[in-house]
Amino acid sequence: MRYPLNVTSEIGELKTVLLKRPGRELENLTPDYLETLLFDDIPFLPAIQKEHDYFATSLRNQGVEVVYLDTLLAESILNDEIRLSLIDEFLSESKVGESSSLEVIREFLTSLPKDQLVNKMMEGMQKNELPHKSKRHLHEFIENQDPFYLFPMPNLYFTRDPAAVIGNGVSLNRMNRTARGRESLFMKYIMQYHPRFSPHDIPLWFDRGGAYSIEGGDELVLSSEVVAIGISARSTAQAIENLAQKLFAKNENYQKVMAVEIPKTRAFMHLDTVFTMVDRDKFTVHPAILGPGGEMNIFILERGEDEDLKISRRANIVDTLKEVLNLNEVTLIPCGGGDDIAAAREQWNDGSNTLAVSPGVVITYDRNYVSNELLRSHGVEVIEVLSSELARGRGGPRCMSMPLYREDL
Ligand SMILES: NC(=O)NCCC[C@H](N)C(=O)O
Repeated sequence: MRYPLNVTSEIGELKTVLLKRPGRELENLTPDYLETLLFDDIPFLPAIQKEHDYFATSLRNQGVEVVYLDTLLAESILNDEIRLSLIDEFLSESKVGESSSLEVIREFLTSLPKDQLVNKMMEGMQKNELPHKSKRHLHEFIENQDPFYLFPMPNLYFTRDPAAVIGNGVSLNRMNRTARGRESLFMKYIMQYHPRFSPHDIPLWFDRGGAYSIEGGDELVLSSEVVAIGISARSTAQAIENLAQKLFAKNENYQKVMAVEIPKTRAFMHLDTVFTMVDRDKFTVHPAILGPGGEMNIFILERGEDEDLKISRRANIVDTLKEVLNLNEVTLIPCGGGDDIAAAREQWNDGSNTLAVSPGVVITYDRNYVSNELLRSHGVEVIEVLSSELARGRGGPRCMSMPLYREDL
């Protein structure tokens, strides 16, 4: 059986990718919960599904195998023991505290066939879904209380963030925001129990149980030797150091982790919202992350003496990329062509967030016409996908995809 994971670059020919089709979890978004649930507007479900299907078809047209999160999770529930342990971990992480409601919800979830169980966990559970007679707590009778027992998981279609394949292993991420905390639990069960993965001894470069957060939008596999990781609003310096230590200890190919500090703002939540790799020597960048002379805070982590890491500082992204990737030239392609307004507008709608399907061939949102034309003028082949509703969740094609297998360069 072929080993199921291989990602040694951002641009090697994409063979298998994990997606999540937006579902009824988006119908549980209301204006009061948009900020908590990390959305800027409520997408129209049939339209966002149509756009997502278009994205999946564009990938298949490039010869990519598309697998879906909910299908893999349902296929991982192989017996009652796995079902019960998934339900218990999920409920505990959902913070369903009141004991009697907890028992009723647990029984209800346990009674569902596996595909419905998976959907219910993902779409959330409103309080009014439980039979009236099972209400035992005062707050359950009060109409204007929090309407959910189980909060919906509308960010699931951003499969990039809860886990990332690096080389032959996985970073199973501890999410920074409560709204996304449970997402990596699903990936844990898939890696542990799905027949596609469970027969293999898959190394974990990061485990979700720790105190420090890291998210896949910050994890960029630049080569078979170098990983770039954003120090961002979502990923902490401590988590990056932990990951580097495990990666260096267990995978002799990896030599360097390049930690790149970016501003901690909503628009730039992850490194991949402002910087992606499109070809061996070409990268998109949002100009606003560069200082006046192009400077940045970059740190190179390498194996040091004994268990320690050697950490050294760099200030220029182009020079650092040339150094770590052994390149003579590196081209940065500015989002929005460098025009202040176009750059801000297109970055907000994920103009720097490209998904490479092979070197120099990328999928982007159609709305970012300035950035797309600029990519083409640099010799990059651009495959545009629909983006009116998908963009409302603040993520682009890279955010919406978790590569499981890419050919080596
Ligand atoms: N890699 C990414 O930048 N993912 C986009 C995540 C968007 C989601 N609404 C979030 O705020 O986490």
